[in-house]
Amino acid sequence: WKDRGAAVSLRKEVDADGRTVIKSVKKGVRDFSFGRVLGEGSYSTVYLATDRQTLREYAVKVLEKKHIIKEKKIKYVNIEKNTLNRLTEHPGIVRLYYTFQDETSLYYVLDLCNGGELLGVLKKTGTFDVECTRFYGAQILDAMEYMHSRGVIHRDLKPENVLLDDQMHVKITDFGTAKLLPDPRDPRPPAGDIGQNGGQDEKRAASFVGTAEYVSPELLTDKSAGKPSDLWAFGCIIYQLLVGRPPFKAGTEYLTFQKIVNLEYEFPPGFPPAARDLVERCLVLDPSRRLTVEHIKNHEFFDGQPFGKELWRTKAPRLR
Ligand SMILES: NC(=O)c1nn(CC2CCNCC2)c2c1CCc1cnc(N=C3C=CCC=C3)nc1-2
Repeated sequence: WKDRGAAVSLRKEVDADGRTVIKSVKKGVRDFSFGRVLGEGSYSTVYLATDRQTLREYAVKVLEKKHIIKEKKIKYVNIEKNTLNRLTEHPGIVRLYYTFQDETSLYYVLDLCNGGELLGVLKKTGTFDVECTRFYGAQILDAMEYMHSRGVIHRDLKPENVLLDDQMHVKITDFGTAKLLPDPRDPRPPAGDIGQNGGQDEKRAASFVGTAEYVSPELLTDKSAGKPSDLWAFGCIIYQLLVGRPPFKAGTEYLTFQKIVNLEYEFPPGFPPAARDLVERCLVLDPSRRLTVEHIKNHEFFDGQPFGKELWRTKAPRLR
């Protein structure tokens, strides 16, 4: 597990001759003071942490080595690190600054998002109006376009994984279950690439399924996940921002899956027509007939909405 992006800190030490020397050493756990827990995964804990020298705050994700080995999660750890290494410069994606390790754990030093989860903000306001839905939908879409252009499929997009920074702008996180396609910029097959038979084993082996309410029908029926799977989740998120709950939700996971594969959902009265057309064209069972990112950017619902650099300079609309 090669550490990445060495960050060094300068440390004063006294050498054998009693002289004070300044040594540059790789940053480690002692360079941070750890604060509250921001979240816990099945094999990681994310802390608020402050760099003692610069006083900058970060989110530090800590993974316990023996637990990863016991749970046979090494492949997932490498997929997440390779994914974060590919997604280096987009304002809508949580950035990995550098990693380090000690004898017990691996550490990822990541952007801190003080605004918490988009889900938390939605719960406070109940629903978003069209202006807020358009702004947050555009930022999620812009970040997704960048991810897909780097051959990364998130596979678990949902309002809990859409975080907000100090400007209440989007930062997508949690790539622990992402799927890596060959990197368009570097055609060598990714580590753990699919087998010779076009990934048939990969399909059979793919035991991963995202969060029930947002999982795409193709992942449930033939275990295949591609870029359209993230667009299905996008359709669910747009619906949820305007309605206050996701389109497919039942008492058990199994009943939720049944609603998905049978496309069983409806729009409440008053749902905005342009948004309805957009959601209907994302929530299409056949992934090849679903809208693509390009189609959505040109959809009537996003008329007048800038994307790209201008989108990220725009002030977030007041949430009401
Ligand atoms: N899995 C992760 O990589 C991750 N998990 N969290 C916290 C989770 C809490 C549950 N929902 C998903 C996120 C983070 C990160 C990345 C890096 C990261 C950066 N900032 C925050 N900030 C938060 C602030 C308040 C509440 C939750 C998160 N959180 C994270």
